[in-house]
Amino acid sequence: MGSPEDQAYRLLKEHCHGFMVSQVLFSACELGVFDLLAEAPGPLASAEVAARLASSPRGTEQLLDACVSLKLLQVDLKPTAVYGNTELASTYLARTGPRSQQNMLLYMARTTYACWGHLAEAVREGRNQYLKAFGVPAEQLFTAIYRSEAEQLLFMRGLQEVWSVCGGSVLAAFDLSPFPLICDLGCSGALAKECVALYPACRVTVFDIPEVVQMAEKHFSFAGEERISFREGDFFTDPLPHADLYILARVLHDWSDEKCSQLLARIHHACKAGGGVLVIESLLDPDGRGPLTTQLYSLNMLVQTEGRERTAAQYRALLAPAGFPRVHCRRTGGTYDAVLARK
Ligand SMILES: C[S@@+](CC[C@H](N)C(=O)[O-])C[C@H]1O[C@@H](n2cnc3c(N)ncnc32)[C@H](O)[C@@H]1O
Repeated sequence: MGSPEDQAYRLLKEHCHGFMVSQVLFSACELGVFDLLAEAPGPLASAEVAARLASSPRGTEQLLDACVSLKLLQVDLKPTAVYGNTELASTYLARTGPRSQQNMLLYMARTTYACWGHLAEAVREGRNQYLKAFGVPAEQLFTAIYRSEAEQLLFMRGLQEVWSVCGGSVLAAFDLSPFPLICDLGCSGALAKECVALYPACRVTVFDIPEVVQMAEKHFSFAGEERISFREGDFFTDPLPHADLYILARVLHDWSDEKCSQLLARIHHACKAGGGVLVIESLLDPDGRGPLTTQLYSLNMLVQTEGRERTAAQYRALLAPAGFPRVHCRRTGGTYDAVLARK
């Protein structure tokens, strides 16, 4: 039986080691461990994994064993140790997994992690850390993320992957069938696909800056999706498409209250009578004391954007003055929640 001090010390160590756990996961993804094991005809010995990944036998064995303890891999010890993916890895970590999150993890490993290395400075200065992490001024929110075509594609794919897990629940949180014409603002099409699948009568216009729209049209398949169309533009300055419903998924959390108000006023101007806005975000508890995941996301907004995660009341305080007074919030029980506001 440990003393209360022992418990506190164990908790402290667990918190300290959090970044090591993330790095085991990120590195195994970067090296292609989960892809190799998914494509191999059976479990592999660590020497075989090392040979195929051109990595050191020593480092590979240590990484694989840590992955076993983290339940990312399973090991069969007899007659000699051979490793295979767990169900978690087959589903979420291998690139061929039905709900693969690999691009999101690689984006976090390369961009998010670099910014979090400067969290203390972000807290001190109250602004994102793109300048220190990537040499990009803090005001240019997406320049660091879109620093090369490969990184932009990684980010876009990573964002899309989340909707393969959470898209259904956020879009079903409210009945959206009264909104035949939907505009998804700031997005590259994944949520639109979920939307047309769920609401057979709706059409969706996907609106984003030109480089995102062009990349989406080049790399993502919309074959047979005649109800989805694309429009290029800057949602702060260009005319917005007319629609019955505007989806803002993980968009408001990027921006200051002032910019959110500007954007919502522009949406109100373009929105058809009786229309509305569906805000999809991870909601903080009313007192801001949780959930921890959302608090961490909010810090992530500090190191990466000019925004923050908000409570339902804070979204209401942005939506009502912009002309959307009837605000309803639904928690989905998952990572992302839904707020529907009617004009
Ligand atoms: C955090 S991402 C969210 C993407 C998507 N809605 C989702 O949840 O997966 C923010 C999106 O807003 C787009 N964006 C940023 N500034 C924009 C602007 N001024 N006009 C249009 N889109 C913009 C970005 O390119 C990006 O696709």
